[in-house]
Amino acid sequence: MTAEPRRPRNTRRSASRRENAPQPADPTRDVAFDILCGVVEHRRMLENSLSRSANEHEAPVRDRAAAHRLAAATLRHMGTLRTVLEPFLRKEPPEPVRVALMMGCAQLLFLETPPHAAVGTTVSLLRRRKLAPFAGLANAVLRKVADQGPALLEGLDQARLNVPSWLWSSWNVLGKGTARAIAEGISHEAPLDITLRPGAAAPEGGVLLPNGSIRLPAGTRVAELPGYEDGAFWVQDAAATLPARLLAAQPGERVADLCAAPGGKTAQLAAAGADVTAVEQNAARMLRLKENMARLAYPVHTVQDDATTWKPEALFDAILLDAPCSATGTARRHPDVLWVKRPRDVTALTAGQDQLLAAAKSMLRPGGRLIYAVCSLQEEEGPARARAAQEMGLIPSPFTPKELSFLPQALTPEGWLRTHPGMWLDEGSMDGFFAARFILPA
Ligand SMILES: C[S@@+](CC[C@H](N)C(=O)[O-])C[C@H]1O[C@@H](n2cnc3c(N)ncnc32)[C@H](O)[C@@H]1O
Repeated sequence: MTAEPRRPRNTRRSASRRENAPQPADPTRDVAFDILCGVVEHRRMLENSLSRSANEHEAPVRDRAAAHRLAAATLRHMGTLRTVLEPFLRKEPPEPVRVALMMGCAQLLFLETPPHAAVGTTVSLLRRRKLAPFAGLANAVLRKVADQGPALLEGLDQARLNVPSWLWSSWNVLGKGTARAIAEGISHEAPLDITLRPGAAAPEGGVLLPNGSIRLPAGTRVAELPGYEDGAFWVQDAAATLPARLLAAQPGERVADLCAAPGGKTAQLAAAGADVTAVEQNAARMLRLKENMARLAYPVHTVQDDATTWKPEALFDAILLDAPCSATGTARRHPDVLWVKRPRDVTALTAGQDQLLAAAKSMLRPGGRLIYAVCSLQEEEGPARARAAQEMGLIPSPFTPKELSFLPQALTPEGWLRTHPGMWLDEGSMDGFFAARFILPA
């Protein structure tokens, strides 16, 4: 019996059938992919593209949160992921393909996603996004990554790889070894810190920090905590509580909170019994501040206006100016900051900070006090602005060791506050803040 010759398989046709086959919906990875491409290709902050992408993919709330977590994990390890993938790529792939590979790789190496799921969903994602010609490459590369696993990370200086060079150099200006400590602090998902309303009880599982904040594990859903709806607390990183605390607002004092939304510091000032005016330019953010104050039942005056031009009817006893900045101090919550901001963005922001400082000075009564604060780690936005404030005629009023007895390492020789994510490493770190206090001469 002569064997029938085997019909050659039309491999090209079967591949194209596979490529055209409907791919399973996966809103989590679709949204994560979109927002990561926004960061990598267009330097767009995650939050700025999350809603649009989530609506496009009809992603339920749970998928939005999962997408944000996946994208954030990829960004937190981006330098490592690029380095790990390098030897497996003979040619530079288009950037969106690299993004999909990094997402897949992050799931394999850092998120404990089962290999078949990490590989399969990446291949499927590429097919859904008209990148099917790269599906084979993704399959091969990610399988190799899955096979070799954590061994691929051995010997890598991950801290250094995951921070752009310009930021690394600028953070070392804060002190020898500080850049490495900061990189360590931002390498994990941030816990959830809350500030309790005076007299309110801490939610179960919360840990009391030396500054009085309550710390809950990363991933805690704040709106589901008992007491949230009743205004028992508000969300605020431990470091973010310090500027308002150091203003030491007194009951009945007229205090302005300039650049106030979403209102964490406004709430602190109101809790101290001050007569607070919160000034915020952005309408959507002002709405959030008003909702927060309503939930907390703090009666504050709100002004939606540009603080550089707004004129109050009467001068203030004290002012908190939490100026818009590069926000590099918030990289553990917003790792996109690392890859979106550029040195020139920092330079551009300083002009606005000086305008706000001059405006704040004009709103202060003689003898009144001002705190200038930024959630930036950059010299230009912190110490350099404090020096600019002095040149404007504001008199420094240094913070004292007693005021910062619970965090002595944050007191600089000049009497400024400097926190960074390399502090409280064993407790889960903290955001980076700079603050300086001044008095307007009488
Ligand atoms: C760092 S955030 C403030 C955070 C806030 N202090 C808190 O603790 O919740 C800076 C805020 O300043 C606002 N902003 C920026 N420029 C402003 C201006 N010229 N006048 C008033 N608000 C401004 C931004 O919309 C943003 O909400």
